[in-house]
Amino acid sequence: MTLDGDVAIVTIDRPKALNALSSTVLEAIDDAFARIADAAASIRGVLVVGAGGRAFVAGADIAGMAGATPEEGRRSAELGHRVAARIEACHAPVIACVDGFALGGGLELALSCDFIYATDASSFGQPEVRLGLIPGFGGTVRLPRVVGPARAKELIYSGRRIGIEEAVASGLVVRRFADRDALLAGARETIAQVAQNSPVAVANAKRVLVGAAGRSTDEAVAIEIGGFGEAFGTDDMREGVAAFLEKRSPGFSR
Ligand SMILES: CCCCCCCCCCCCC/C=C/C(=O)SCCNC(=O)CCNC(=O)[C@H](O)C(C)(C)COP(=O)(O)OP(=O)(O)OC[C@H]1O[C@@H](n2cnc3c(N)ncnc32)[C@H](O)[C@@H]1OP(=O)(O)O
Repeated sequence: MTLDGDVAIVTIDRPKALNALSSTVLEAIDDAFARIADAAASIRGVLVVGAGGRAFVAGADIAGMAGATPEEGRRSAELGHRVAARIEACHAPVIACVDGFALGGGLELALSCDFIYATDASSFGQPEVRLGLIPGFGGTVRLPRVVGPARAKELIYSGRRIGIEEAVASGLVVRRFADRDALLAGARETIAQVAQNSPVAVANAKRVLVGAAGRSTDEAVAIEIGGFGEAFGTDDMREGVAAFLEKRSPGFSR
């Protein structure tokens, strides 16, 4: 994890295995986000990227699964879910910057981020069924929320890979870019826009959006009402309203 101003960059750096997620890699991602939480006041956004230029993450570590017992499989999935929960609990927006393969646990890692930006060279899939597995890092939970239950079922049952055109059309990818440099510049531009807003309000909005995901309408509405009420108790809300009425730029908390 490196810091570039108020942007944290988490790089999955195991290019010889197309950044496959071993338990060690997952624990390192968890540690990176724990450090980001400790430095929350100085970080306005997080980019998650894959090293090597061919893959974001090509999945969980298949070599590491050979001979694993059901209990070991359950434990590795639990580890994957702990990492996803840590990412969703991050105070700042987390952008999955995909350049290349995002498959299996790699797509699930991207789905635990707030949204996905990707290059034209990227491809996405949940090919677990080709290994006799199923998604185990949240794919059956988060993919339907993004692309809809029917398309999620088709992708998970077929295990097929989709390219950038279909990924954008399905809503899986929010913005596409010609290459990695444009992708990272675009992601930084988004974080710069976020950084102009109240950090308290952005964190509040993320907490409400994540907390309401998958809930019934009544439960989700109650979570939103709670978050909206909390906003009225913040200095940033008082500053934001005052700045508008005084026709000046707000000076939000850091
Ligand atoms: C009990 C212990 C578990 C340990 C893991 C813990 C973490 C788990 C968290 C919970 C997650 C559970 C749910 C998720 C499950 C999965 O993700 S299953 C895996 C899904 N992914 C795939 O099936 C993709 C596999 N890869 C490929 O199909 C191809 O590599 C490719 C992406 C299409 C690229 O093909 P090609 O360009 O021909 O390159 P290759 O030669 O195949 O690959 C280059 C080298 O990278 C290695 N590699 C690629 N993917 C993985 C992988 N997922 N795991 C391990 N290694 C991988 C590949 O073997 C090559 O290595 P070398 O042969 O040494 O060069």
